[in-house]
Amino acid sequence: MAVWSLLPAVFAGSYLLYCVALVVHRLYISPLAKFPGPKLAAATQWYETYYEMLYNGGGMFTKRIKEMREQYGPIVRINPWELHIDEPDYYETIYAPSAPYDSLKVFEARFNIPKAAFSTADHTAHKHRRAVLNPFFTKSKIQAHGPFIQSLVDTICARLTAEYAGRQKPVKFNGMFACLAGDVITNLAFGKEYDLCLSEDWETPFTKGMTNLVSSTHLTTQFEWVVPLMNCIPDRIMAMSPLFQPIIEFRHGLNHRIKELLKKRPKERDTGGDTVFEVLLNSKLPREELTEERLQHEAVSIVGAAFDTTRQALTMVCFHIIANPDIYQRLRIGYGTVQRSPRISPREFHFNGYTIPPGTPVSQDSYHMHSNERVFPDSTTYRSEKWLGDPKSPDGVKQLSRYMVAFGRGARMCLGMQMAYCELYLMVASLMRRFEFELFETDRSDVDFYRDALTPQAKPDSQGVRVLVK
Ligand code: HEM
Repeated sequence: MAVWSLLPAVFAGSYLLYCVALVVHRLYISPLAKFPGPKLAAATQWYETYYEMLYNGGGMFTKRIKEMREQYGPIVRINPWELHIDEPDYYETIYAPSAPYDSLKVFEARFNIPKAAFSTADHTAHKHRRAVLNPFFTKSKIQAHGPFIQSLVDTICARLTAEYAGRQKPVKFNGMFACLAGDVITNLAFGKEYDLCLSEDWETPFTKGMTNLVSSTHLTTQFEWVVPLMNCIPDRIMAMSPLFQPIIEFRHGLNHRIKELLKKRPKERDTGGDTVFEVLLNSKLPREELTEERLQHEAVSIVGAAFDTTRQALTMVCFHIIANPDIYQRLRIGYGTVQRSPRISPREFHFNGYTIPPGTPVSQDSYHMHSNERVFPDSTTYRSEKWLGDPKSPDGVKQLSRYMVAFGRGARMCLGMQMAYCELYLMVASLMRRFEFELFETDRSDVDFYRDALTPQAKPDSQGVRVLVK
C-alpha cells in the first residue's frame, strides 16, 4: 500500500488526538477548569453555537445561561473561555465607568463594522472614538432637537387620525416606531431624513435592512469566517440572498451619505457641528480615524444602535400601557439589549471566593438583572409604579435605579440614552394623550422575550403589536 494512501488516516488520527488533548486541557488544566458549569459547555464552543443557531430556532443561549445559573449558582463557565455572573451587586464591578476593560474581539466582526466605536474591542482605541461622539449626545444637545423629534411625532399622530382613526384598520406599532427611530437618527446623524414616517403601512427597505442586520448577529458571531467570506463576494451576488439584500441596500444608502459629506469642501462642512458626522469630521481625531471606511462603519453602528432598541422599547411600553389602562403615563424600560457584553480586565476579579484570571471575558446582562426576583420581586408583571417616588432597592439603602441597566453601564454604556428617553417621552405622551387604542389580535406573547438577537425578540410567528385607533 502506498504511503500517501495512509495520509488521510494519519490526518484524521492527529486531528482526533488534538481534539482530545484540547478537551482534556479545557476540562482539567485551564485556569477556568475550577469554575462550575456544564462540562459540555466548557469542552466546546459548539454548545453555545447549538443554542444560538439551532435550539428552538436559535437565539436561546441567554435563556440557557439563566437555567445554568439556577443549577450551578451565581458564577458559571458558559463556554471554554468565558464566565457569566448573576449577582446584581457585582454589576458595577464589571461595568465600572473608568475601568480599562476590553470587549470581545469576536464582536468586532459581528456587524462587519470593526472600526466603529461600538465594535472596538481595545479599551484605549474605544475611549478615543467614543470621546468625540459624547458631546453630541448630552442631555442639553438632545433637548435642543426636541422640537424636531416632536415634529416627527406630530406627523405620525396626523397619519393615525387621517388613516386609522375610527376604521377597522390595525396600526403596526413595531413598524411605526421603527420609522420614527430611523428618521430621528438619520436626521441627527446626517441632517437628512429618509421620510420613513411617511412610508406606506410603515414598511420600508431601510427598516427591513436593519431588522435583517440584527437577525444575522448569531451567524456572524458564532462563525467568525462568515464576515471575511462575505467581504470577498461581490455585493451583487450577496444581494441575491433575501437575508443580505436589504442589509446591502441599507449599507449602500449610508455609504452614499458619507461620500456626499466627504465630497463637500471642508468649509461647507464646518457648519458648527450640527450633525453627528459634522461633529466627527470637525473633531481632533487623527486623519486615519476620519477615512471614508471608518466613517461608514460609525454610520452603520450609530444608526443601527439607535434603531431596534428604541423601536423595541416604544413597542413594549405602549403595549403594556394599552393592556393595563391604570398605568397610563408611567413607564419602565424592559431589558434593553439582552445579549451579554463581556468585559476583559487586565487584572484579576474576585467573586464569591473565586479568583477570575486576568484576560477572562466576564459578563452580566440586563435579562438576568431585571428578572432577579430579589431586586425586582414579581419581575414578569408590568408594574411601572414601582419606579415612582425615587424608590429604594430591597436592602432599603441603595436606589432601585442602580439596578436598572437597560442602557448598560461603564465606559461602553449606551451613547444614545438621552436621545432614546426623548423619543420615548415625546412619542408615548403624544400617543396616550391624543388617542384611544385597542389591541388587535395581540397579547403578551407578542412582546415578551422569546429569543435573543442582541435585543429581545418576541416569538417567531408574532405579527408584532397591532392596535386599532378608536
Ligand atoms: C431604548 C433605547 C436604547 C437602549 C435600551 C439601548 C441600550 C444600549 C446598551 C445596553 C448598550 C451597551 C452595550 C454594551 O455594554 O456593550 C448600548 C450601546 C450603544 N448605544 Fe444604545 N440603546 C438605546 C438607544 C440608542 C440610541 C437612540 C442611540 C443613538 C445614537 C444608541 C447608540 C448606542 C451606541 C453608539 C452604543 C455603543 C456605545 C459604546 O460602545 O461606546 N442607543 N445601547
